[in-house]
Amino acid sequence: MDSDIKLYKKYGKFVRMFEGLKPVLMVYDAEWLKEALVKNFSTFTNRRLLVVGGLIDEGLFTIEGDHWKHCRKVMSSEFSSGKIKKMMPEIKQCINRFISSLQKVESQPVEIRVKCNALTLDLISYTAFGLESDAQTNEDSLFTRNALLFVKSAESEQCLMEKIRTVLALFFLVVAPPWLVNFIAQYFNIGLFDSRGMDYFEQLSNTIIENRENGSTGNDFVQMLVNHMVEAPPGHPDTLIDTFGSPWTKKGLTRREIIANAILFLFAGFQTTADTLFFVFYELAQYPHIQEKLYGEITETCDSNDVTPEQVNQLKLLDYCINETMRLYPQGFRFDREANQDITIRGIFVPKGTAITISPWTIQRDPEIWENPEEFDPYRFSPDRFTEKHATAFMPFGLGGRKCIGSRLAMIEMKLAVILTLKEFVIKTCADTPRRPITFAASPAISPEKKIRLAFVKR
Ligand code: HEM
Repeated sequence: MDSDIKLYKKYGKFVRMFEGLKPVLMVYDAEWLKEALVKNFSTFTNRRLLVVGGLIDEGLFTIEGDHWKHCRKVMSSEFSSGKIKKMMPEIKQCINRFISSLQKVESQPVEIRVKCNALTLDLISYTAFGLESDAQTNEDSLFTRNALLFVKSAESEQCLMEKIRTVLALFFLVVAPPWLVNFIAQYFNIGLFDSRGMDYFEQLSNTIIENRENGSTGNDFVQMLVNHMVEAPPGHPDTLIDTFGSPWTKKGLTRREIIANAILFLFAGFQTTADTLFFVFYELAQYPHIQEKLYGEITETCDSNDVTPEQVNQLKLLDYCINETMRLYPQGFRFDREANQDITIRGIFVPKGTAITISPWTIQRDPEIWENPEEFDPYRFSPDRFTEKHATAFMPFGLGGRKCIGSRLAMIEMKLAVILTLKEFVIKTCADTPRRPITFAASPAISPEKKIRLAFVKR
């Protein structure tokens, strides 16, 4: 993250480089990025090839072109506000379990990242798989163990063999042509994730789909995708192109695609939401006057515990606090696109095959755009201060047609979690809570170097 800032300071807004054989253009100019990724979306539809390994490679994050367009269209309808509203009772149940678990350790130092992890696992288990999990009551449950195995491997806490595989995967990703990367990854079963975690979730999804085919129903994403399930023509792979290279017409998603995306939702929605939420709690503990203002807004608008979506939408300061947290700690701190043809944008030539790398971490802390960028100042999002320039440079969920499909779900989950928690507790720092600015561990996620403990004191 800091290396991105250093590059920007040293070379300016456009930095050309090679990563192995791959030409890369690092762009720190938000206006340029908007023109490229939003206006010229058809040139920048795909991400740079990513070999995650296993079925998850067939999920929305990795697939390309028309195949991606088709799947995104089918899935987008399932992430609408209306559909998410229907999940609110289950979401509240998970958050109530979170509150109960905090009540048990009331006023004592709590390692808040661990609690938020358990909460979002519970949430994903309900919203994606329709399963009542024991993630918050049993840190050693099968679901939790496999989910942690799965995401921790991406955070590099792996066994030696897996570390070697990861290094190999990264090496091939950087130096080899795409067809070779795919071949090697499949042949040697190389991936960035622990395959045991992946296998567990593949089996779990399969069982859930079978149950749903046999008549049980649920109010979760697997069910919604099962409602769109189609058969692939026999012998044909699960893309829009058949084995002879001709397109076949399909309306929905195949079983493999449903499973790949259910697993992807777990990976894409778990740590991102948990870590944003824990940083919200951390910042509110550091700024008690903002926390009290927010508490005032919440009690004025939401008088009972049965908070409605309409009430949530009225909470402006809550919106500002979450946005400000995502500005400072964007969980997608780097993302990319690949140009599928030569293009010139605002005088910058981008040859076909170039990977455009974007660093929200740097752009959202750029002092040319944000006043006192390191400060937690939620009011910078109020309409009198938040201008077009800021809107263009604020990209915590990405940019253009390929931005995060789960942003609405994540926002409602985080908002409800903050509302229900603040109604119950005052969040305080403890003697050993690291002060701002936090230092981060060398990791592909935004992981604080030191454990962050906070105290939740009953109101
Ligand atoms: C605070 C929480 C979250 C953050 C900060 C976040 C951030 C992001 C970012 C930065 C991207 C890349 C966007 C781009 O390339 O322009 C992304 C993509 C994606 N996210 Fe999220 N995300 C969050 C929660 C979720 C949740 C809850 C889900 C699903 C349940 C989800 C599913 C996805 C998927 C499937 C993609 C790939 C979309 C595509 O390629 O069409 N995310 N997310």
